[in-house]
Amino acid sequence: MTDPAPPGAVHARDLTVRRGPRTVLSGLTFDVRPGTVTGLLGPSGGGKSTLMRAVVGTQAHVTGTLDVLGRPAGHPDLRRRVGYVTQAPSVYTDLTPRQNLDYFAAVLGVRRAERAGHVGRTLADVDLTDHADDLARTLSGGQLSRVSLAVALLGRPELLVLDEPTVGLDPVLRRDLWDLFHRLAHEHGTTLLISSHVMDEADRCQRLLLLREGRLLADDTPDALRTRTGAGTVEGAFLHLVETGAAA
Ligand SMILES: Nc1ncnc2c1ncn2[C@@H]1O[C@H](COP(=O)(O)OP(=O)(O)OP(=O)(O)O)[C@@H](O)[C@H]1O
Repeated sequence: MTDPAPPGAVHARDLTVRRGPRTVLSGLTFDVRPGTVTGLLGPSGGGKSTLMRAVVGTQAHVTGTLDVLGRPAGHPDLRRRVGYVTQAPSVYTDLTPRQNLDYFAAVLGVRRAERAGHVGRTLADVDLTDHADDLARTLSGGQLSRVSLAVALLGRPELLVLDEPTVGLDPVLRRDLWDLFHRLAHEHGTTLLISSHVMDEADRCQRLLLLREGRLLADDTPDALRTRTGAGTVEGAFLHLVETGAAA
């Protein structure tokens, strides 16, 4: 007997979010497959951060269905299973990256004997070994955001939600981070939902959710999007979909 298909890592049906008098997400229906790298793309203000907050359970006024790893978004059981990195780095700037990670590893219950090794490997994953013992307040913006990412990686979350993780990074670091994201998906089965307003990052994703003005324009692979619209690039496909007013 074959096992039933695993539930979507994220399962949204008619997901709507109102903020004040405005509807900022309108009836979104999509699934994010487990163990994949899904890009959430679209112009600034389109609702990417709002959707990510809904997925991690910190957004108010969410209606419709939103299940995460088989539980309603925000369920207490998900606290350790979902990692979330916001655009604003959330680290203690009067500690070093190593001290930050050691502290958060202790909070997560990593045993003292294993902590130093686990912290060292996580710092290496985000390419911060050389700055591990510098005070965080002396780090660049890109370095600080990688400390935040490392904190989220510590607990080996099954779903990692990353809000614009590559903003402000040079091309080499951007490439290295995307390599890390794919390693997490392939080697650990981690599901990654990554937002970006940079369309040229689309090809690094296995699947794309294109969001504009709170509506889902497309839910497809980069190749399928280009083929479907006859565009040479995902940016071209996006513009085509905007112009034709196509619904996902
Ligand atoms: N507190 C709020 N009250 C009402 N509307 C809000 C509030 N915060 C944000 N919005 C609106 O919700 C919409 C979606 O915002 P959101 O931050 O999710 O977009 P985004 O795609 O993540 O943009 P960016 O890439 O600039 O972060 C925007 O039009 C914004 O003006």
